[in-house]
Amino acid sequence: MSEYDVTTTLTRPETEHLPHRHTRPPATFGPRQLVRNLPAAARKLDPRTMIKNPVMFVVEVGAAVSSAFTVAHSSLFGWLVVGWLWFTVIFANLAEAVAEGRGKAQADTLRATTSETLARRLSGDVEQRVPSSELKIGDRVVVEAGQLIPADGDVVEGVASVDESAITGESAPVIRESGGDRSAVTGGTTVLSDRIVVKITAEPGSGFVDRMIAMVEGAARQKTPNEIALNILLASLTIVFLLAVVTLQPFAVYSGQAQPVIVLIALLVCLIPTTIGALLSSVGIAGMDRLVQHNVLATSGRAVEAAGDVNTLLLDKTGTITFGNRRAVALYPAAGVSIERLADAVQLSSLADETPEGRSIIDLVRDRYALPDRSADALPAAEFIGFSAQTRMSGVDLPDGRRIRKGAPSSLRAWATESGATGTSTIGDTVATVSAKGGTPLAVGVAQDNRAEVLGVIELADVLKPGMAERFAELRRMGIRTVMITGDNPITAKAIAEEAGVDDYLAEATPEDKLELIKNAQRGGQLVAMTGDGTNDAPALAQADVGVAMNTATAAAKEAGNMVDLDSDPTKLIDIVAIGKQLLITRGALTTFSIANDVAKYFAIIPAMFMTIYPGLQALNIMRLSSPTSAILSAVIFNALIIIALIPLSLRGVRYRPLAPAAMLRRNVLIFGVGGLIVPFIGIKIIDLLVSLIPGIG
Ligand SMILES: Nc1ncnc2c1ncn2[C@@H]1O[C@H](COP(=O)(O)OP(=O)(O)OP(=O)(O)O)[C@@H](O)[C@H]1O
Ligand SMILES: [K+]
Ligand SMILES: [Mg+2]
Repeated sequence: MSEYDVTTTLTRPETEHLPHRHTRPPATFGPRQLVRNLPAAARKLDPRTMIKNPVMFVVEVGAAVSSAFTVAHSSLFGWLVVGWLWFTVIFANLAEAVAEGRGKAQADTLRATTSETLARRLSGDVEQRVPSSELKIGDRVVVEAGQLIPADGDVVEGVASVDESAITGESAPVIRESGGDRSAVTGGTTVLSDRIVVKITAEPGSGFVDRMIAMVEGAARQKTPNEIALNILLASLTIVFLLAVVTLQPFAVYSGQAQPVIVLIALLVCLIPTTIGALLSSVGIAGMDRLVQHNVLATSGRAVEAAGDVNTLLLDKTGTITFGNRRAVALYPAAGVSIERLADAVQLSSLADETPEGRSIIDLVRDRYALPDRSADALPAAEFIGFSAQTRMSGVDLPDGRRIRKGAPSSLRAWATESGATGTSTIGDTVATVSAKGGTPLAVGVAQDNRAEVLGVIELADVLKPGMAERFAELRRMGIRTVMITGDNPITAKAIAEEAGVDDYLAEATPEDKLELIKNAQRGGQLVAMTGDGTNDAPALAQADVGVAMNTATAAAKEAGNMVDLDSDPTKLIDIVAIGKQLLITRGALTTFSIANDVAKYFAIIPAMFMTIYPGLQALNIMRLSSPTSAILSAVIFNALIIIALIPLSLRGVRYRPLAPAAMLRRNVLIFGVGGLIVPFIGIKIIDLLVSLIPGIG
C-alpha cells in the first residue's frame, strides 16, 4: 500500500456542533404573572373555549346557575359561594394563561426576525429587488455578507458563514453550503461572509420561524392521545359525582331538609376532579416550554410524552455523532496504477459532485496534484451522475466511452464486477486501514467496453464530536439503548461506534434500512427516538416516535421530525427524555393528588352538611367544622385555592430523579396520594376557623 498524502490538514470543526449545554433562562413565576395574565384568563371564560375542558365547563355552568339562584334568593352565604365558584374557573384559566404567556415572550423575540426585507430575486441572471413577502417557493435569491436571508431555503450555490443567533441564541457563526446536509438556511438569519444563492423552500409566513412561533404560543398545540384519555376519565368521574349529588336530594327531601340548589352545586364542584382539570393543559404547555429552554423545539406534544418512555435511540453517524464536514485527505492508488491516473479519474468523477465530500475531493486534487484545472463546462458532452444514498456512488460518463465512478467500496466493487472487471481488487488493505481509523474510504473505478478496473481509494476524514462516550453511558443508565446507523462501511462504522461508545451499530444502511429498523423495533413494542440531519434520514425521522432533527439538518429532515435541536447536539436526547419523564410524572402526581383530595373533601364536608338532620352523623364530624354553611363555603374556598397553590408545581414539574419506574411510582403515590388525603382536612379546618368569624356564616 502506498500513501501519498497524509499531511493535508483537516478543516477546523465548526463550533456550532460542539455539544455545549445551552439553556435559556427559565421564565420566573410569581404573583405578578398571575395578575398580568388575568385578562387572558377572563377571555377564556367564553363557553366555546371552556367546553374543551369538560370538568371546568361543569364548574362554569354551576357558577352561572348559582349566580342566577342567588339573584333570586340573595344571601351572604350565596354570594360568597358564587364568588368562589367563579374564582375556581378563573384560577383554572389563569394556570393555562400563565403557561401560554411564557411562550408568548419567546414568540415576540422570534417575531422580530420575521421582519420584511428587500430580497434580491434572480430571474435568469438578472437581479430584481422585491419585498421578501412577495417571494414564492422556487424563487432564487442572492444573499451577500451583511444581508438578511429573506425566507427559508436551500443554498444552491456557494458557501457562506451565517449568524443564526436570532433563532438559536448561539453567537458562533455556522457554515451553510450547497449540496450536502448543511444546505438549509432559515429566514431572518444573517449572512456574515461571502455570497450564496438560496432557493426558497417556504412561502414567507409559513417558514420554520413562523411554525416555531405558533408552537411556543400554543396556537398549534393539540391535545395528545394521553391527554384526551385522561380528559375522558375526568369527564366520567364528573358524571358519576353529578349522579351522586343528584341522588342526595331525595334523601334530604325525605328527611324534610331539601338542600338549596347552590349547596348541591358547591358540593358537586368540591367532588369533581377540578385540580387536575384545571392544571392538565398547563402541565403539557410547560413541558414544551421546558424544551424550548433547552433549545429544543417540539412540534408535537405527543412526542414530548413519548420521549418519557423511549427505550431505543438511533443516531445517524455523519453530522450527528461526527462533525459532518467529511474532507478528502489522501489518495491511495491500487497496485500498478500511477497516482496521476488515479488523480485524473478522481477529478473527472467529482467535477459536478456538489456534495461537500465532492468539493473537498476537487480541492485535494488541485492543491496536491496540480492537475490541469478542468471544469464541468469544459466537458459539454459528458454525463454526470450525481451522488445518491441508494447507489452510494457518483461519477461521470465521458464522450470517449469511459465511465468513471467513485463510491462506497462495496457498491463500487459490485459495479466494477458488473461492468466486466476480472481478477481480485488490490485495494482491500487500503480500505481496511482507512476504515479502521474511522475514515470513510471511497473506491474509484473506470469501465470501458466490457472491461473495468478499480483504480484506488480516496480517504475521507471526519471528526467525532467530543464528550459522546460519557453521555451515551448516561443514556445507558437511563435504560436507553443507542444504535448508530450509517451508510458507511462496517469497518468505519465499527471504529466510530467504539470510539463514540454506542451500544450497537448498523452499517451500509440505506434510507429504507433505517426506516425498517425503526418499524421492527416498534413492532417489538419499543418506543424509538431517532436523531439525524440528512434528507436520507427523513423517512426514519418521520417514522420514529421521537424524531429529533439537528438544526444543521436539511429542510426535509427538519420537516419530517417532530423536534428540532437548535444546538445540533445528539446527546440532547438525555434532556429530552428527562423532560418527557418529568411531564408524565407531574401529570400522574397531580391526578393522584386531585382524586385523593376530592375523596377526602367528601368525608370532610358530608357529615358537617347533614349533622343537623342526622345528629348521629355528629360522631363522624371529626373535623368539628362550625356549621353546615361554613363547612361548604370552606370546602369551596379550599378547592379554588389549591389550584393556585399548585400552579407553580404544574409549571415547574415534579422533580425528576433517575429511579426505576416502580420506585418512582411508589414514591409519588405516597407523597401525592397520601398528601392529597390529608391536606384537605387541614386546609378546610383552617379556612373554617376563619370563615366562621364572618357574621351570619359561622
Ligand atoms: N459524493 C459522494 N460520491 C460518492 N460516494 C459517496 C459520496 N458521499 C458519500 N458517499 C458514499 O456513500 C455512503 C453513504 O453516504 P451517506 O452520506 O448517505 O451516509 P448516511 O447514510 O447519511 O450515513 P451517515 O451520515 O451516518 O454516515 C458513504 O459512506 C460513502 O461511502
Ligand atoms: K374538586
Ligand atoms: Mg447523513
